[in-house]
Order: sequence, then C-alpha cells, then structure tokens
Amino acid sequence: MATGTFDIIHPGHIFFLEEAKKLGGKNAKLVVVLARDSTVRAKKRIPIISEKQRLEVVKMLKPVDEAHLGSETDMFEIVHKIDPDIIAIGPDQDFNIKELEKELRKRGLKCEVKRIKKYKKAPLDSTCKIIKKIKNMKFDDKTFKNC
Ligand SMILES: Cc1cc2nc3c(=O)[nH]c(=O)nc-3n(C[C@H](O)[C@H](O)[C@H](O)COP(=O)(O)O)c2cc1C
Ligand SMILES: Nc1ncnc2c1ncn2[C@@H]1O[C@H](COP(=O)(O)OP(=O)(O)OP(=O)(O)O)[C@@H](O)[C@H]1O
Repeated sequence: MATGTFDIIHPGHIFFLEEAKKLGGKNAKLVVVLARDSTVRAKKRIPIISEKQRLEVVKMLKPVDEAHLGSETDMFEIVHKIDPDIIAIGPDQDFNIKELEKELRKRGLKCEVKRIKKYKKAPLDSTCKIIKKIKNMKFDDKTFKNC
C-alpha cells in the first residue's frame, strides 16, 4: 500500500510507486490510497486537481493495481479494509515509522512500514515546484494565448 496526494503527476510520483511495488517482491500487488481533498486542504493547500480526477489518473498508472480514496476522518479505516502486508512511506512524507507502526499494532494491524529513501531528481520533481513555476510566470496576453 502506498499513499499520497498525487496532485499534478510528475516523474517522482511514478518512481515512488515503482519502488513501493518492488518492496512486495515478484508477485506484488500495489494498492494506492489517495488523500482526500479535505485532508489536502487541512494539511497542505487547496488541491489543484479534484480527488475524483486524481484517482482516475492514478488508476491508469502502470505500476498501480488498485487505487482508492482514503477516509475523510480516520486514516486507519482504509488500512483495515486493504489489510496490506507493507505500507510504503515516501522519502518526503512526514511520518515517523516507529510511531506509525505502534498505532497500527494498537489497532491489531500487523503490516510492516518501510521508508522509500530514494528521491528522483528532475527539474520539476514535486507538485510544489510545478505550482511555484506557474505562480512566478509573468502573465500577459501572449503567455497562454491558446488556453
Ligand atoms: C497508513 C496511511 C493511511 C492513510 N489514509 C488516509 C485516508 O484515509 N485519508 C486521507 O485523506 N489520507 C490518508 N493518508 C494520506 C495522508 O493523508 C497523506 O499521505 C499525508 O497527508 C501526506 O501527504 P503527501 O504524501 O501527499 O505529502 C494515509 C497515509 C498513510 C501513511
Ligand atoms: N521526486 C520524488 N522522488 C521520490 N518520491 C517522490 C518524489 N516526489 C514525490 N514522491 C513521493 O510520492 C508520494 C506522493 O507525493 P505527493 O503527492 O506528496 O507529491 P509531492 O510532489 O511530494 O507534493 P508536494 O510538492 O505538494 O509536497 C509521496 O510518498 C512522496 O514522498
């Protein structure tokens, strides 16, 4: 199981999902849980792409076998439903592995939690960088004349 917002897909997202799938070995099944719009608003910013369209795009990605929207209130609800062997945490995801494992154990969930340490560098390797680039562009009539 891998999680995230996946708002404006970039190569880092696909790399993370490929690495997450590798954790499961030869016949691994990768299930992705997407953060709800309400979670993104509360924790990060206003999402650019709606949860419905983010889900649709993630479902189309090659390493992804299944994708679901998470809960709006309880992040452990979906873990119970999926019952994963491994939860992959991304290189810049703000979770303490030991704490998360402790919380899972408290709820009777026995999955392992593993951090993907590798970060794929690219000129636009995070959603934030893409948003900042657009934000800093000088807009005039010619900038997006066909949009
Ligand atoms: C085990 C686990 C379960 C999660 N379940 C949910 C959930 O039910 N609903 C949700 O909105 N986000 C869920 N998330 C996603 C987190 O909210 C999201 O990954 C976190 O806000 C960090 O966002 P980012 O990776 O997009 O930066 C879950 C994350 C983890 C690790
Ligand atoms: N360049 C990258 N290399 C490896 N993993 C990445 C990279 N970018 C994102 N990820 C991982 O992909 C998952 C989903 O990422 P997320 O939706 O938070 O995108 P993001 O580009 O990191 O967004 P933001 O810039 O808003 O933080 C997370 O586990 C994150 O750690």
